[in-house]
Amino acid sequence: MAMAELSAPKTTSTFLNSSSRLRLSSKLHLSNHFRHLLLPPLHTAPNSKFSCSVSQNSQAPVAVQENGLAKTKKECYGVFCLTYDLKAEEQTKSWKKLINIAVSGAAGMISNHLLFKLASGAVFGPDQPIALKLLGSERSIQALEGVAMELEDSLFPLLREVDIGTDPYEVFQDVEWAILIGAKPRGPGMERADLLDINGQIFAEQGKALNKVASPDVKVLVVGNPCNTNALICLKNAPNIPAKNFHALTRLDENRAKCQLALKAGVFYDKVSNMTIWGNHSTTQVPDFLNAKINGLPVKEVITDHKWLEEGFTESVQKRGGLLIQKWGRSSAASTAVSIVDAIKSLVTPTPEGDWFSTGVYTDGNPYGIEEGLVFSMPCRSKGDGDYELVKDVEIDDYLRKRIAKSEAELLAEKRCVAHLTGEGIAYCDLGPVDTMLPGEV
Ligand SMILES: NC(=O)C1=CN([C@@H]2O[C@H](COP(=O)(O)OP(=O)(O)OC[C@H]3O[C@@H](n4cnc5c(N)ncnc54)[C@H](OP(=O)(O)O)[C@@H]3O)[C@@H](O)[C@H]2O)C=CC1
Ligand SMILES: O=C([O-])CC(=O)C(=O)O
Repeated sequence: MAMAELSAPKTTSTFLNSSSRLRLSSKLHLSNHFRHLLLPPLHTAPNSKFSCSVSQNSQAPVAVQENGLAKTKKECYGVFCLTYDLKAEEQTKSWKKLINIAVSGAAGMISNHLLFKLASGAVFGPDQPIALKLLGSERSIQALEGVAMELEDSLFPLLREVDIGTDPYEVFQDVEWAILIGAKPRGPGMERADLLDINGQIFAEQGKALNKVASPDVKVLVVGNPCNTNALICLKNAPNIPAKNFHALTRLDENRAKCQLALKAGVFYDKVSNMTIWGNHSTTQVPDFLNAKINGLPVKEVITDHKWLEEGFTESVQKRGGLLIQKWGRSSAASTAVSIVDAIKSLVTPTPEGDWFSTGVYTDGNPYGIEEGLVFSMPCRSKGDGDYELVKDVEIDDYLRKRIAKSEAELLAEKRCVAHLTGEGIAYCDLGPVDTMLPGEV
């Protein structure tokens, strides 16, 4: 991990409130609700007051000089007093090109864990500088400034820019990754169909914005629930972006399943591999113990209590989120952030030989007979280039087939319910009383 020792220039400014510490970006269209933090360079020019040490193959962007001194802004404070020339940085050969990452719901609980992992280099690596583009709302704009201040105070060498804003058409400009977390939680007495509609509108708008302003190869990870159908809405509203680039987060379910199997088998959880979550991130999800392995052996050979696998294990994974809410009084945030890290790392690092990971992906062309046009969790592998391939030869027995069909039926019902948001006609909501729930709703 790159380390930095920062000695911030003294400021004569008396404006020490949070707004004065936020710098406006000159390269972006500005609005009252779009603010830009430009973080200090990793190495600075000899005359600057910063001294940093970073990984060997990293080279610093060039601090803008004026009369041999690093240029400062009168109204700035602390580390934000230095200006540097991003164009010069782009020309630097040995420094990886900055990547732009958007996070929505950035003032929420999951983000509060995630952003600091992203900024630390734990996700994209210790030689990958990043810019964070944080999307909030009128509700959260103050809180978002607080988040940005904490990011400043963390002195992450790899974190080069922080933008905050409320307009997805501004915040998503040129982003290469979009992690969509912000969504309305289901309140008491609220129908699931209402939730699908309210959140669906958020994801329809964000899909349109990504389509218009994001990098054409942006990778999108939808976390906000109901995440599979929200991801479907998002991709249907972004026809210029390959549908394959959209994911719904089911990695938390995979991690939960691995943990339960490890506990039962009395092994450490790194011994569990090939764990597929099939279907919806809901209580119909199917944690696949048929194809999972412990120490390279089929789970059913290691855990001979097959009744537990079919009932206890399956239900414990499906309802883990609910149990956690009972204990914690709020839904999983830290472990969700960790699972987002895992999900992204699985796309940017090669999958270990013989293994796979689970992610909710668009079903077109799948070999398992799952209805096309859904976002469905399936086993995938990656070469580490941000893309993935489905694993195509996973065995499905009658037990799995029946349960997978139930999750598929649920997703089809959700899809009918949001047809008005996917451009597929008039919505028809037939989510019945046995309609399944988010993991956290049980
Ligand atoms: N897929 C998965 O595995 C998991 C998914 N989740 C889901 O992630 C989402 C975020 O969880 P978490 O960070 O804990 O939630 P928080 O309540 O802490 O934050 C959610 C954010 O959503 C935004 N939001 C958007 N629209 C609304 C609205 N209409 N009303 C209220 N808030 C809104 C708010 O930000 P702002 O005001 O800035 O828009 C808020 O900060 C939830 O949908 C949750 O169900 C949670 C755990 C696991
Ligand atoms: O239901 C929720 O909001 C939380 C959730 O998705 C989970 O814990 O898996």
